[in-house]
Amino acid sequence: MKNKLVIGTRGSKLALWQANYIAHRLCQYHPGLEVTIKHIVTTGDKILDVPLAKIGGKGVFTKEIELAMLRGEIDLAVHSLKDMPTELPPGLTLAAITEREEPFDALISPKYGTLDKLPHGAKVGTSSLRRRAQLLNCRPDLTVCDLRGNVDTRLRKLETEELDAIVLAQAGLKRLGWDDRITQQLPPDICLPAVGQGALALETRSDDSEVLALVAFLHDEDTAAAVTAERSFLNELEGGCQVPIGVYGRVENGELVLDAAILSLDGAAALKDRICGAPAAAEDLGRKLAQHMYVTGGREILAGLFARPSAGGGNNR
Ligand SMILES: NCc1[nH]cc(CCC(=O)O)c1CC(=O)O
Repeated sequence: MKNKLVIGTRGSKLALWQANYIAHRLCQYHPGLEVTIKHIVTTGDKILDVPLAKIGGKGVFTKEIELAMLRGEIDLAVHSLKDMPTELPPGLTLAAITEREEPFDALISPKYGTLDKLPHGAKVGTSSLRRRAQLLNCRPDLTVCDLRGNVDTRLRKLETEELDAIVLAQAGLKRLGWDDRITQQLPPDICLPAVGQGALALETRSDDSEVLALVAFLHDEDTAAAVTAERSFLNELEGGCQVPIGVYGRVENGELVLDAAILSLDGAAALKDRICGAPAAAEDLGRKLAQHMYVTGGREILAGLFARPSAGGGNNR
């Protein structure tokens, strides 16, 4: 069995927290295992002033890490699952999906607190098309402003760019110790999360049976079933990257429940639906819900999005 393992990660504070967390869990579980962490700069880290939708979509936060793994420079990659494309490069596999942290988004508005208390036309920062559309769906009067950068940068911009509120994932805020800043958790009936939000994905070479065995204890079945359904849903709708889609799966009393929303960019059109079934059928359930929503109005909403490619300017998640 291996006694040394190299984890590759982006260098952002959140990515490092996540890699260190996994390193810590591994060392605790396998005494004697030596884990080192290697920082890798990704395209998404290099290009900070361009909206993600314009960099060219898939895998901007994962590609360089995956190449390092295929070259054998690292053994394991720790990613936020929501930043991973739904299809992996040949030769790589998801070795484990960790138990999900809070999957929802949070509003931070020191001045007003909650979404319904924001004044007419208030400025809310987010670069995610999904968050933008859902915010506008319940508050069409809001002014949604672009907000990129890592979690700390976005918190700073709340003040420096005189925003009335920003929206971030609860999971990231919690990991970095900023959850005391949250003034409202956005419930799923207001804002469905991104595919995989809150879960960590451990990626390795498909043929590396040693690493697969070492990380197996970190795998969480219920989270895996939930995110498998979510990823299958997104994948069926064309692996859609720059689309305002929210989706939330969870296992409740042994049953998988999957909620999804497809929205127009301005949030005026919002199609919501739900499917339930056996966790073992996760992939099938995601695909079925996507197919059903496609023929019950989703097709028209998606056609509207692709007809206006320049209307975007954010990332999907
Ligand atoms: N897109 C960046 C990103 N990737 C993962 C998280 C949060 C942590 C998670 O979802 O696990 C964030 C920050 C955010 O969206 O607020």
